[in-house]
Amino acid sequence: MTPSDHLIFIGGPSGTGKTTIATLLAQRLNGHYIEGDEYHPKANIDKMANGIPLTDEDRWPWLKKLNQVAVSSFSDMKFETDERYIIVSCSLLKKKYRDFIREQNRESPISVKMFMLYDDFDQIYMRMTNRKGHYMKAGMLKSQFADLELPKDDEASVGVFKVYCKNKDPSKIEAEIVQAL
Ligand SMILES: Nc1ncnc2c1ncn2[C@@H]1O[C@H](COP(=O)(O)OP(=O)(O)O)[C@@H](O)[C@H]1O
Ligand SMILES: O=C(O)[C@H](O)[C@@H](O)[C@H](O)[C@H](O)COP(=O)(O)O
Repeated sequence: MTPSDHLIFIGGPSGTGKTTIATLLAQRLNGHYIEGDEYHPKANIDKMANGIPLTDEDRWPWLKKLNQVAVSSFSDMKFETDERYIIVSCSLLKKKYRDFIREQNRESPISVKMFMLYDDFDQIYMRMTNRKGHYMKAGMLKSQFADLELPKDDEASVGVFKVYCKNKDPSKIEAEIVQAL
């Protein structure tokens, strides 16, 4: 049976466009968008706002909670279509975090796919410098790139893809992802 519940994660370092692309996708697919940053505990937000990168220990409980929220959204939310989409923005910088999310959903009928956005450091740095009022300042980008493990071909075979965003409008990136669903 083809799954009709789809959980799509939009990953990547801060500033790559996760929120922008995930919002567009949710509109396009008549789905619901979950902003992963909203589920960071205050301690994590405080760390990042103070320029301190998160560790694995900071991220594990957040990832677990976020996946639980995403999965329960299929029951908690109303959908207008038979094909039901939840789109989550979540950094998922390391392969082990993506493996963890897949493992959490291994026994489930929900289809899980992940799209890792990436771009050149300088491009993202400039965007983050221009983005006002966000706790995550551009100075943190180095640590985000240090943690970043882009998916290789072995992850594509399990539904994890990378999407190069350089010089592409958000609508183009969104269209590429829809094509790959
Ligand atoms: N493809 C793009 N081209 C140009 N600007 C973009 C693109 N994607 C996002 N932006 C802009 O870059 C900034 C960071 O995007 P955002 O979606 O908040 O990224 P993230 O959620 O990954 O931190 C925002 O000001 C957004 O409008
Ligand atoms: O795992 C992490 O280190 C964080 O999740 C980080 O990658 C995330 O990007 C921040 O929460 C900032 O939020 P934005 O992605 O919206 O800039």
